[in-house]
Amino acid sequence: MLSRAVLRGSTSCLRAANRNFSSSSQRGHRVAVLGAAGGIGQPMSLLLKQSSSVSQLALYDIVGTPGVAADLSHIETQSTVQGYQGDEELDECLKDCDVVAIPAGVPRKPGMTRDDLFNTNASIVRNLVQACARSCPEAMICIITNPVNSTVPIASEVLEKAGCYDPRRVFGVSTLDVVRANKFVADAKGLDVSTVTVPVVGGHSGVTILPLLSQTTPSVSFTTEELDALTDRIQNAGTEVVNAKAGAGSATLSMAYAGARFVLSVSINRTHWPCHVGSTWHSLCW
Ligand SMILES: NC(=O)c1ccc[n+]([C@@H]2O[C@H](COP(=O)([O-])OP(=O)(O)OC[C@H]3O[C@@H](n4cnc5c(N)ncnc54)[C@H](O)[C@@H]3O)[C@@H](O)[C@H]2O)c1
Ligand SMILES: O=C(O)C[C@H](O)C(=O)O
Repeated sequence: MLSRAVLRGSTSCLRAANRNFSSSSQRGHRVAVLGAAGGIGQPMSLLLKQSSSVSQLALYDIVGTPGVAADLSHIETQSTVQGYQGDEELDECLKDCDVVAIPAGVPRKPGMTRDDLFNTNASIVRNLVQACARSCPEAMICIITNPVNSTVPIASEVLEKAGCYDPRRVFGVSTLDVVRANKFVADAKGLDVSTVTVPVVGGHSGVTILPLLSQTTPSVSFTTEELDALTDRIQNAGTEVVNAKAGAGSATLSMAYAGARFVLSVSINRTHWPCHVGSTWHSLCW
C-alpha cells in the first residue's frame, strides 16, 4: 500500500510520499537498472529518478545508456545518474549497489509464450547476476526479465555457486499481476481503485498466476462467472498487451510503474531488512 502511494497521483503527492520515505530511510540507496535503455528500463528509471530514497541511479545497457543517462540527469531531483555501457563497464556500474533491477532481455511477440524467451534471456540474466555476485554480493536483486519463473531459479543457482546466495535477496517481480488485479476488480465492481488490494500469489505465467479474489480488500463478493472471467483476464493480461502491441513488444509502461513500485519498496525497506516488500516470486515466503 505504502509503495503504491509513491507512484500514484500528482507530483505533490509524490513529493510528500518521498518525504515520508526519506525520513524512514537513513540514506538514499545506489540502485542499478540493467537493461536501462529498453522499453521498461527507460520509464522505470524515470520513476526511480523521482524518488528521494534513491541517491544514485546507475544505468546499464549494451546500447544507448549514455543518452538515457544524460537525459535523466537533467531532472531536478537530488539523485545522481550515471550511464554505463557494454561488458567492460558492468562491474563498475554494480559496485556498491544496494538494489539491482534487471529488465534486460527480449520481450514476447504475438504467438509466443514467455518460455519461448528462455534461450535468449537465460544467459543474459546469468551473466548479469554473475556480475552482481562479483561487484555487489549483498544487493537485493529484482528480476523482471521473462520467463520470471525460470530466470529467478537461474539467478539463485548463480549466486549459490558464487557462495553468496540468500533467498531473501532474490526476487522475481510479479507486482504487475497485483496492479492489474486491483484495476480489473475495481473496474468490474465500480470501486475506487486506490482502496482495492487483491493478493496474487504463485509465479508469473498463465495458470501459475493465482489471484486470491476471495481475499480482496475491502471484502467483495463475486459470482462464479465473475471469478472465472477476472481470473482468466488477470492470468492472460500480458498476452492482451502483447497482442494489442502487434509485434512491438510487451507491457512496458505498466511494468515500469509496477517495477519502480517494487524496487522502491525494496529500497525503502532495505534499511529495515528483512521485512515484507510486496508481491514477488521467490524461493522463501515471508
Ligand atoms: N516481470 C514482468 O511482469 C514483466 C513485464 C513486462 C516485461 N517483462 C520482461 O522484461 C524484459 C524486457 O522487456 P522490454 O519490453 O523492456 O524489452 P526491450 O527490448 O524494450 O528492452 C530490453 C533492453 O535490454 C537490453 N539488453 C539486452 N541484452 C542485454 C544485456 N546482456 N545486458 C544489459 N542489457 C541488455 C536491450 O539493449 C534493451 O535495451 C522481457 O524479457 C519481458 O518479457 C517482464
Ligand atoms: O506478457 C509478457 O510477455 C510480459 C509480462 O510478463 C506481462 O505480464 O505483461
